[in-house]
Amino acid sequence: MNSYDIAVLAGDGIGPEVVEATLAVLRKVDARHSLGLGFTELRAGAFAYRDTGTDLSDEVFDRARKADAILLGAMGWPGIRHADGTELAPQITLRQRLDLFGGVRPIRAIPGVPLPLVDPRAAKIDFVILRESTEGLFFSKDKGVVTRDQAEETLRMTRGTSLRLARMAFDLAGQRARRLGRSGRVTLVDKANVFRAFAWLRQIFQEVAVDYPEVRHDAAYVDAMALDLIRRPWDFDLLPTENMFGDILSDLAAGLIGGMGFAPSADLGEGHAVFQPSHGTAPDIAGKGKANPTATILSAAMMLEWLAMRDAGDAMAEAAQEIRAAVDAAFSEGLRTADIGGTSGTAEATRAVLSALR
Ligand SMILES: NC(=O)C1=CN([C@@H]2O[C@H](COP(=O)(O)OP(=O)(O)OC[C@H]3O[C@@H](n4cnc5c(N)ncnc54)[C@H](O)[C@@H]3O)[C@@H](O)[C@H]2O)C=CC1
Ligand SMILES: CC(C)CC(=O)C(=O)O
Ligand SMILES: [Mg+2]
Repeated sequence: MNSYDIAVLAGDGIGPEVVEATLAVLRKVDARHSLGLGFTELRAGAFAYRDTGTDLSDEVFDRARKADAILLGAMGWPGIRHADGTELAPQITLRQRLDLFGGVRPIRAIPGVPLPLVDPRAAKIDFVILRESTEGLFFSKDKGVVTRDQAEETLRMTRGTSLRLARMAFDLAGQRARRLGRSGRVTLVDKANVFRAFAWLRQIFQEVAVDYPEVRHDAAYVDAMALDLIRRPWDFDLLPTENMFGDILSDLAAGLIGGMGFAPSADLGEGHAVFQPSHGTAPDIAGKGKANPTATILSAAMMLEWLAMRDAGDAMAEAAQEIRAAVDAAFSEGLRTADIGGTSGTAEATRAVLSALR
């Protein structure tokens, strides 16, 4: 009998391609460790909207909400838009309705993957962007006021969510410090030189920092951070930030480790969680069998780790670690996907990870 109910929303474009690859990896570790994973595939996304008139039906939302975890591919399609010009984005609806405030986006250089920075310290890149994922400027989604002469959107932060974000940042930094055997550091990324909201957010982080004397704490302006993430990304550890800043910086950061195909993510709330790559539906390569499934496979490893923490499950934690080790081994042993100049497509990359699962 399956004891873990995983809702699978493959979505649009390369979403179903990278999800298929990831399910093969999950099935293999499940068979080995008897994890009891059961998968229910649900339809949502831009093409669901085109065909049915809704991108995330109530039925699909309710089913996904009841699952232990949600594995998502990617959603959206530039040619399918609302009348106001914006795109369908049911993943944002999921984050907001399930209160998934903590967007954990790890950026780690995988051994063997060629990196764009020539400095040898780039091989040590290992930091986490913690993107607040329900508020900030994205609070304004579908609420902006646009007239012929003026357009206005609103950035909103609440004390409750900001406190939860700060605590998550310090907790994650503490966990990473213990795992990596070094001291933890939280650097809030903001724009507190200009906006009162960010100056207020700095105060909230200061308040929370008092409870974590073992974690170093500082703050940086987002524009300077964009520069420093190129100049010295190996210096950073845990970077909590506002929703829109996190969205932008996480793509920049993915570029440091080989591209979007290497950047996993987890959107965490209290009791619910969505695991998905940081990338989109990649219309330029969709349907060509070229998508790199690594980001989704690593997101699935995050899912197992989250379930392991929730239920103190050793086998689940071991399986997560095995998936990460298999990805590292596959690239160390020569796997080169098309996005890093190689010839391996999705199927070959999946085979390489499956055969490296030891
Ligand atoms: N979480 C989600 O579901 C997201 C959805 N989107 C949606 O996706 C669509 C395309 O957006 P873009 O701005 O083009 O961003 P994108 O992330 O889909 O693609 C950006 C670039 O990265 C490449 N890329 C992305 N994933 C890759 C992978 N796994 N393997 C190899 N190369 C990969 C693409 O080929 C493209 O060159 C839009 O409709 C957008 O709204 C965009 C970002 C996130
Ligand atoms: C629809 C977008 C906000 C999705 C995205 O860019 C992301 O999740 O990073
Ligand atoms: Mg994004």
